[in-house]
Amino acid sequence: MIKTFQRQTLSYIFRGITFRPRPRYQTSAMATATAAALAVAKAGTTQCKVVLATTVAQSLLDEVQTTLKTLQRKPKLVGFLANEDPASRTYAEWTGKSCEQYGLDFELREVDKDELEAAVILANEDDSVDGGIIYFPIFGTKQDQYLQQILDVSKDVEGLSHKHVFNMYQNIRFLDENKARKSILPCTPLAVIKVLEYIGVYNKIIPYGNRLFGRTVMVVNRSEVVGRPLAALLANDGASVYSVDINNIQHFTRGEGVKMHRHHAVDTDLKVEDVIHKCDVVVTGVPSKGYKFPVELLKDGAICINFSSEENFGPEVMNKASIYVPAIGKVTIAILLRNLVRLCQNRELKSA
Ligand SMILES: NC(=O)C1=CN([C@@H]2O[C@H](COP(=O)(O)OP(=O)(O)OC[C@H]3O[C@@H](n4cnc5c(N)ncnc54)[C@H](O)[C@@H]3O)[C@@H](O)[C@H]2O)C=CC1
Ligand SMILES: Nc1nc(=O)c2c([nH]1)NC[C@@H]1CN(c3ccc(C(=O)N[C@@H](CCC(=O)O)C(=O)O)cc3)C=[N+]21
Repeated sequence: MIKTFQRQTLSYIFRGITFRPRPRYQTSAMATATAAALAVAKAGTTQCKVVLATTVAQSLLDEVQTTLKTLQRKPKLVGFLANEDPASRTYAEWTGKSCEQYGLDFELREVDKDELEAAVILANEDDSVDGGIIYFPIFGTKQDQYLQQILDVSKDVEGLSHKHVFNMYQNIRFLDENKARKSILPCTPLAVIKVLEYIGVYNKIIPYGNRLFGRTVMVVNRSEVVGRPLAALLANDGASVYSVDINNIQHFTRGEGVKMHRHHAVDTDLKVEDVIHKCDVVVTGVPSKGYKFPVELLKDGAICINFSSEENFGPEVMNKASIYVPAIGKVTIAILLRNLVRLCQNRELKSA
């Protein structure tokens, strides 16, 4: 049954899997934003420090290289591109470049939306594939959540399958009782955390697991893939988190004195202007060109991080912020590669 199915699907799944050149209209808004921020910093008219994703990514990529040397074979990642989203293509292109640079195999499989499920099943059964990533959105409906669960948990580099998501929300860090195989965390939320560690928002004096105790963070985005997991992870580490979406603000904490084992979230009637003065860090991920965060409300010396493909902070952010991180994509990709080698480690531990 499977064999017939494979023969039928193979022919139309594996067609021209090469990168198309990036259309002109996509020329990188974020690259322009970053260049502008760097120019302002260089002009010396601001005390704001601009931190670049490449700088943060470096130590993660070094770690990937070290782990790679201990693996039995070269890992292979497969990307499934079934949408017309320019940000997805950019992400796939950057992933391909990074894999090449660091000696990992990357194959982009471009398929139609209705072929995606079959393509993912094929990769699940293929021992030469170590990890997979499906670029979202596909249908932009609940069907996307279904597709997310098709990818085998042992190949899920983004940590979006139910077991990983469950462990993340429950604050469980390993897949097994022996605590040998690490659970996979979603790439962009973890990238934001690595940025926060790098710039010293995580307080190393405090024990691991509580290092954000005393910090207040605003996250403007509550999607299931980035904003909500990010708010939960930050609260699990002890922060007080205001999670903002188009409808309301939720407050994520581990209770007074971080006494609870994991976060809990409550709906509030608060508005951004009610809480922004308390926020040490503001993380934005609004996917629209027209949106700009109200910089004038920021606490003086706040830390501002943008993960959206759009520029959510105007250049005036440099007059208020102590640290500005205009984009984090490169860190996301470093985490993706780190997750891939983790999956390979987990596989080797399981078969040992
Ligand atoms: N740099 C990276 O590593 C990554 C970047 N992205 C980018 O992040 C952005 C968001 O992606 P997703 O979370 O997948 O999008 P999404 O469309 O699923 O979610 C957007 C979120 O923003 C909120 N939102 C929209 N307008 C708002 C407003 N005016 N005020 C407050 N909240 C508002 C929505 O309520 C929702 O929670 C996109 O630009 C995407 O390309 C996504 C994943 C990784
Ligand atoms: N399953 C899934 N996971 C994702 O994480 C996901 C997705 N689907 N669909 C699309 C969005 C978009 N996204 C980006 C990640 C990095 C860059 C990136 O590397 N940006 C460069 C800039 C690129 C440029 O200069 O244009 C940077 O931030 O430095 C861009 C976009 C991930 N997404």
